[in-house]
Amino acid sequence: MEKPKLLIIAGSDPTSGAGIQSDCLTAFSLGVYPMTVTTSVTSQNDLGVIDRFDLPSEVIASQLEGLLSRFRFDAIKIGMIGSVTSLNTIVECLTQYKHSHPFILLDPVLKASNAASLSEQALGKAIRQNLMPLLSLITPNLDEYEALFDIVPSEDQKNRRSQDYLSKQTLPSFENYNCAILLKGGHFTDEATDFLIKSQNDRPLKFSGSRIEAPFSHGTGCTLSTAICAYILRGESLEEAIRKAKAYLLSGLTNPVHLGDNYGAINKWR
Ligand SMILES: Nc1ncnc2c1ncn2[C@@H]1O[C@H](COP(=O)(O)OP(=O)(O)OP(=O)(O)O)[C@@H](O)[C@H]1O
Ligand SMILES: Cc1ncc(CO)c(N)n1
Repeated sequence: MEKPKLLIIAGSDPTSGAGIQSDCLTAFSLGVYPMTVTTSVTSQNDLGVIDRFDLPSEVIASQLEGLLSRFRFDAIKIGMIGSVTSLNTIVECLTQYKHSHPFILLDPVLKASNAASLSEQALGKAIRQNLMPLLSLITPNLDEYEALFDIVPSEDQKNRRSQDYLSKQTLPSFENYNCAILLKGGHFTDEATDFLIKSQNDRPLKFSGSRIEAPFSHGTGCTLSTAICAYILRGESLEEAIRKAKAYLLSGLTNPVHLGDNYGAINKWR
């Protein structure tokens, strides 16, 4: 049996709602074989993040070198990185082993709803300077987008944060990057519409999504980004992969798995 392989570089979430465990479930349910490199071990439960233990550089490098020296990956998903040191280790290894143009996606974990403690302060700047040149797609949420690209919205835009948020003032300058940006709209106040920004000259492409009353939304970013990689591996174009990944996420949000009194996860069974 042949299956496409996805390399997942991310942190561990013991609840399996986000992080490596959730990424493996997503990949598996979409017919893709996951191989993983753990950057950080976190403790989390239904109340949020308790602790974060970034793995030493040599542990991350050893996992990466073990896989990259023996297997070829057409897509790589990077999630939680944790520290600038870990980021630089990842950049070094990927640069050393980069074969002809794999699709590399970064879902930055800087300002997630419960992720205040999931990254070092300086990580955003290091992503922009050191990792972005290797990426095909970056998928920030609204806060991460503003932090990563030094975007200062007007007071009006800040208050409304609605899907007509994007304007000349809120588009990044693309001088140094070749990668596309998917601005995720989960934190807009109206629709959950996402925008694909490819360059300053192309109009952002809109991926409309009605907001549903989701009782559990932990891990939406991880699920969407891994599903995009899976659909890319299955031969879809970037636009089609995003469309299908959003549909996959929405169906899992609508029918969640109940795991505790007030906690549940996005349904990955199909
Ligand atoms: N209530 C909702 N209804 C429909 N789609 C949603 C909802 N909330 C988030 N989404 C979608 O989920 C995806 C992830 O977006 P979001 O902005 O929540 O990412 P995030 O903040 O990185 O997620 P996480 O909570 O995992 O850190 C986007 O495609 C967004 O449109
Ligand atoms: C390990 C990990 N990665 C990502 C997120 C973001 O949801 C999380 N909570 N935990």
